[in-house]
Amino acid sequence: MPFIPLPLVIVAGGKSSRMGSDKALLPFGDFKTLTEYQLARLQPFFERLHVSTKTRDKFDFDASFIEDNTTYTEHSPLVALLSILEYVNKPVCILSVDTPFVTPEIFHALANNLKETTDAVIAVSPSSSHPLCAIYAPSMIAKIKHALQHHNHKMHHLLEQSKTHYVHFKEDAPFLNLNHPEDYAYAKERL
Ligand SMILES: Nc1nc2c(ncn2[C@@H]2O[C@H](COP(=O)(O)OP(=O)(O)OP(=O)(O)O)[C@@H](O)[C@H]2O)c(=O)[nH]1
Repeated sequence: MPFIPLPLVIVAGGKSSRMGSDKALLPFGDFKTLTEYQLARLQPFFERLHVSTKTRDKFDFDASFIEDNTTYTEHSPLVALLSILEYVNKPVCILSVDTPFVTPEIFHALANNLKETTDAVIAVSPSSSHPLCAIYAPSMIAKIKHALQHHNHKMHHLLEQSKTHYVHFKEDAPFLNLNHPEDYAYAKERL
């Protein structure tokens, strides 16, 4: 199994409006929460793990939490990304909490495509791109601030305007994203 010499941040501060209850806190596998499941399975493969959230209060376990910059009150992965990059200030792996089948090998392939001049390395599978299965460099900070100041929360728009490298994977299955209750039920069966 590969070791990726970068930090990984599990992004877990969303509204979960489609799921109807906070995805980050759903039980998964042998774990009380999906967040703890992700931390436990991925911890051996990265330099350091963190959890990105609006506030740490919702979690009743210890971890390294990166709270969102309070200048921006809206729910948006861009707010999470800005707060993360300001905190770690080095290239960082990013994974949405609701993708329990993304493997360390996927991040290893992303890391192999990270160059000094790259702003972002993004995973792409046959059906879509995955901006929250990615590596971002601190060079994105100014671009994200500019986008937020203009109330533009579209990650795809930001990536088009950056030095983005896309890494193509053959299958969609590892990127399954738990947005709705039926996705959660399916993921528990697949586990
Ligand atoms: N820290 C942080 N994470 C966020 C924020 N908004 C979304 N996320 C995370 O970003 C990832 C993708 O979010 P979405 O699936 O688009 O949104 P969601 O809020 O989780 O779900 P919906 O409300 O159903 O769209 C999830 O892992 C969320 O936890 C935010 O403002 N702060």
